[in-house]
This record gives sequence, structure tokens and C-alpha cells, in this order.
Amino acid sequence: FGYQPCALQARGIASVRLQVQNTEKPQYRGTLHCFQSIIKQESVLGLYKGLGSPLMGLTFINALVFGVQGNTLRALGQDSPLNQFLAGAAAGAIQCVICCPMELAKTRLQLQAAGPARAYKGSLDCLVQIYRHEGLRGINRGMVSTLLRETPSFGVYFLTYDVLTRAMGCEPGDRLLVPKLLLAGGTSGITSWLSTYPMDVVKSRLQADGLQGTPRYRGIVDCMRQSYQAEGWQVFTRGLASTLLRAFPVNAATFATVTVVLTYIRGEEDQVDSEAAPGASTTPAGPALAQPSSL
Ligand SMILES: NC(=[NH2+])NCCC[C@H](N)C(=O)O
Repeated sequence: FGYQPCALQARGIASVRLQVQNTEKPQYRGTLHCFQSIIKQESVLGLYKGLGSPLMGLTFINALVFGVQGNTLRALGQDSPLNQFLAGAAAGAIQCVICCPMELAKTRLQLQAAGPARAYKGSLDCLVQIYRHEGLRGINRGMVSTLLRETPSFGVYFLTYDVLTRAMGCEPGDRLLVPKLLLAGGTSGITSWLSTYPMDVVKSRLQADGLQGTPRYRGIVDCMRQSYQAEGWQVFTRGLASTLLRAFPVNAATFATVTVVLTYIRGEEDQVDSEAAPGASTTPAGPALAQPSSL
């Protein structure tokens, strides 16, 4: 889970800057131009501004997500598509407690001027300053839009993975198991980001609001209305390319890793059980392939 922040970072700075840039005089023409401009003006290190908060947050977020999703699915009882969606949505909602402040710090650091004029020394300094000036409300700026983005998208995330792994017949011993898990995981990442991407644009704009002058938006609806009126529906696809470019490999690796590790652990547990009770059936009690929800 630790590798994600670096991948998230490259996506993050390009998407955030494309999502919030001034449309009257846009600084970037697109994803590639954005990367080129950052490297030229701020060096390669400029791509990794705000890396601290994802590094601190994503490892905990992923552990929380898979733990909550697995336990919620067990609490719901039946492993059905609806319950897969509901368990994923519950995990998505709960992890917002960490995700929202983490992305607030990341967004602020990615948009601040480089050099001595910069407002924040790092992610922690950013959150401390926001807390000192704006209190808990400031730390949770963008929480509603984060909840509206993450709750349905995590439901789609886990439902898509479950449907695809079952449709492809993913089973231990299948010599194409890992490629199938990677395909299912990557596709789940893409569908989950596509499902609520417009709200990601709104969240970024709300979390960046007021950074370069007086705040522009009075809330989610006002932000959507102003953005649509000024730039048309395309505004809600800003930064989508870099987000999807990152979503496939990161989530392919995440889901494949979790499933292979869980399947191995389940196999070890069954081995121990069968040795402890030699006469007992050795048929695994749970599904042959340990779904992430078996955490
Ligand atoms: N906003 C979402 N699409 N959330 C679901 C995918 C989350 C996943 N950890 C990622 O960063 O890609």
C-alpha cells in the first residue's frame, strides 16, 4: 500500500492544476503540457509537491478500506452484488476522515508558489496552519464533496472487482490468475474514478478556493453552477486523462496484491486447521479465492 502515494502524486499535481486553473488565461493546454511546464519551471521535484500527506495517509487509508469493506460484507451476511456495493460504499465513507484532510494538504501544497514565498513548509505544517486559522472546520474543508465522491465510487470499485473476478473464473491454481486479477483491479480503478469524477473537480476547487485571493464559491452547488456557466460541461472532465492513466496500474497492483496475499493466508489457515483435526474435511470453508472482502 505504500507505493501508491508516488503514483498518486504525479496524477495529483497534474489533475489538480488542470482542475483549478484560471480559464480566462489557462496556464496549461493539457496533461502533457502540464507535466512539461512543471518540470521546466519547478524541476522534476515539482511533480512531487505535496507528497508528504499521501505518504502519511494512503497506507492507513488502504488498510482501513479493505478492513471495513470485509467486515461490513460479513456483517451484511449474504455476499451479493448489492452488499458488495454497500460494503464498499461504507468503506469509502469512513476513510474520508483521513482522505479529506490528506487531499486538502496535498492540494494546497501543489498549488502554492515555489520558493521563499511559499505559504507552507510541508503537509503537516499546512494542516497545523489551517487548524490554527480555521479550526476543525478548516481541516475538513471539502468533506461533503469528498463524501459524495468517495462513497459511491468505492461501492463501484469493489462491485466491479467482484463481478469481473467471478466472470473471469479467477481461482487458485489458474495459470492466468495474476493477469486476470490485474485486469479486474485496473478496470475497477478506472470505473470507480469515472463514476464520480465531476465531484473530484468540485472538491479540488473547493479545497483550493481562496488560495489566490478572495474565495469564489459558496458551496458545492454554487461551485458547479459557476464552473459550468464559465467553462461548459468539459470543466468536469479536467485532469481526467492523468487520473485514469494512474488509476489502472495502481489499482491493478492493489487488488492483485490483496487477493494473492489473502488467498495465501487462507491456504495457510486451512493447512493448520487440517493438521489440527486430521479427520476433518480439508475442503476450504470459504470461497476458494479469497476475495478482498474476506479480511
Ligand atoms: N475516488 C475513487 N475512485 N475511489 C476508489 C478508488 C480509490 C483508490 N485507492 C485510488 O486511489 O485509485
